[in-house]
Amino acid sequence: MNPTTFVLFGATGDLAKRKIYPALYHLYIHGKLPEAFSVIGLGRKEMTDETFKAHVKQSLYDFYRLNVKEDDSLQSFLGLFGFNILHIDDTDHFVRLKDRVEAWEQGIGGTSNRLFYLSVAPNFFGTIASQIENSGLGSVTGWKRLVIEKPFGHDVASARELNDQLSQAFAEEEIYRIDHYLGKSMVQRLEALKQANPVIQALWTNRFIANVQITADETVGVEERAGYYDKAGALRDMFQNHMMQLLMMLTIHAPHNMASAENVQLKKKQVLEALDPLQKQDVLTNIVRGQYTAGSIQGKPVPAYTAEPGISEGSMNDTFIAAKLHIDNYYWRGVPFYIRTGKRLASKSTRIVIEFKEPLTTATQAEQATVPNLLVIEIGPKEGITLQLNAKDPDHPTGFKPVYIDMYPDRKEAQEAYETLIHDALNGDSTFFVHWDEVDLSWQWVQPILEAFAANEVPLHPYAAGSHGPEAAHELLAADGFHWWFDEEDEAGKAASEPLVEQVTAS
Ligand SMILES: NC(=O)C1=CN([C@@H]2O[C@H](COP(=O)(O)OP(=O)(O)OC[C@H]3O[C@@H](n4cnc5c(N)ncnc54)[C@H](OP(=O)(O)O)[C@@H]3O)[C@@H](O)[C@H]2O)C=CC1
Ligand SMILES: O=C1O[C@H](COP(=O)(O)O)[C@@H](O)[C@H](O)[C@H]1O
Repeated sequence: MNPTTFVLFGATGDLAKRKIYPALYHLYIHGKLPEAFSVIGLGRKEMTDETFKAHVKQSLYDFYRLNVKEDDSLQSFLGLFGFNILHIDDTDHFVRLKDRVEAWEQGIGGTSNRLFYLSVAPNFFGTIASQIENSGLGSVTGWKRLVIEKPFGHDVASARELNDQLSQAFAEEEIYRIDHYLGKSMVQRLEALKQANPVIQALWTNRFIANVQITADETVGVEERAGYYDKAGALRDMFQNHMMQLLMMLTIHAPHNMASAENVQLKKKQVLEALDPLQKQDVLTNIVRGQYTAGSIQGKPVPAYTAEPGISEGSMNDTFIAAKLHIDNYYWRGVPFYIRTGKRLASKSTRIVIEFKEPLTTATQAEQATVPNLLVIEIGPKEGITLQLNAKDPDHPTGFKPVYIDMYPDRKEAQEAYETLIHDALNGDSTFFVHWDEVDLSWQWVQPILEAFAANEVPLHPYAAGSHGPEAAHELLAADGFHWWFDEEDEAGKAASEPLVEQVTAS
């Protein structure tokens, strides 16, 4: 990789210390950063290069997922870092920044790429992009790239406005929009799961699939982000981005050449274009919004959302959303997709469950007690893929019992998404970044829900913290003759079953 300067706006902030420095450190000690590499951190706080290095070092001790090695590599890693004070509105600060970047580039022969990482509030994106352009920072001898964090707008109009601002300084192929769910390894393996297994590939259609459930349940509440979350809610915070991305990654029928970012992004866009648009009246029947009341999480009492510090009095914000969607294309027509995400739920679990159609008649089923075949893809916090099948029960000659093929029986902790995504951005691989078309189309789909929520046309269902969410979310599936498959049920089923099939361990 050619020499590269990593210009980090928001270097004194939360995301930088929790995710970006640990990820850079991981890449460094694994030899995955360019040989000539420097990080210039930016913020308003009065920091020197030395205090900044100490800040970075502390963040590694606090947040790196593995042990920090106390050796020369740590010192040489910290040697990559420098700090400039920068106020986003101050043009002189950008000129000073440019001088510093150029001085470093001169020292290594004059050529360098520049990666601008905006770890700041999105309302600064437009100003930063034009300051980069006007100061000449954007004139590079190598490539320039812009990495930005979510949220990308708060509705269709604001997202478009933001994109117009960025487009004045950066071309679409230079913009890397992070959705950290795309950096999760199980999400990245979804396509391989289909392509490497003709059995699964063949079943991946409405002929065999009864319904699909995509879940991102969390046990945490709003934590220290009340100001942001009380305006965003689950719909903007998780649904419009992470959940829609999971839906796309699951349902694309991508060409064999996964290496092409353009192909993947095109297929994802086609999924969004095929989504049945929501009419205003559909919001009431297809969308459930909820808000947690007081309850307990892992035995500890927790307050109601409205009693959390920083939440506005009588807030009607959604901390839970469940939705039913349909993709109107050849493969998925008629298959309901149920999506749910929320805070303060019974367990932390991001998973996809594909429920296959029942082959037997209802009478035979009742008599023989089969369960539906399920493909369960656990994305986090632990990773796994399990296929639930029916086997003849030797103890009950007329009956069946569920058995499981477990592809990742060791249930490893998921890898850190930021390590993968920062590495990809440095390498110019945008496969697992979000194209503008996806942002625009997903906001378009969500817009009627935003409007219905704002006008309070949809009930706000309470649910107790620590529960499985509001009753209405269960009714959403019950109306179609289904129910949510939660983690505990699978576990209970597994405990009761004996392994029938040899376990397959994938690396
Ligand atoms: N934290 C998280 O877990 C996640 C964050 N994000 C996104 O990442 C971005 C950053 O979030 P986070 O780190 O939590 O935010 P913080 O509030 O912790 O940090 C904001 C950063 O912006 C800098 N800043 C604020 N105002 C100015 C200004 N006028 N001029 C220059 N710098 C300024 C601050 O520096 P200083 O105070 O020194 O001025 C600070 O470094 C946001 O877009 C957020 O939505 C996305 C996913 C998760
Ligand atoms: O982007 C966000 O994601 C986290 C959940 O991420 P996960 O990797 O732990 O599943 C969520 O808590 C946060 O509110 C949201 O902004």
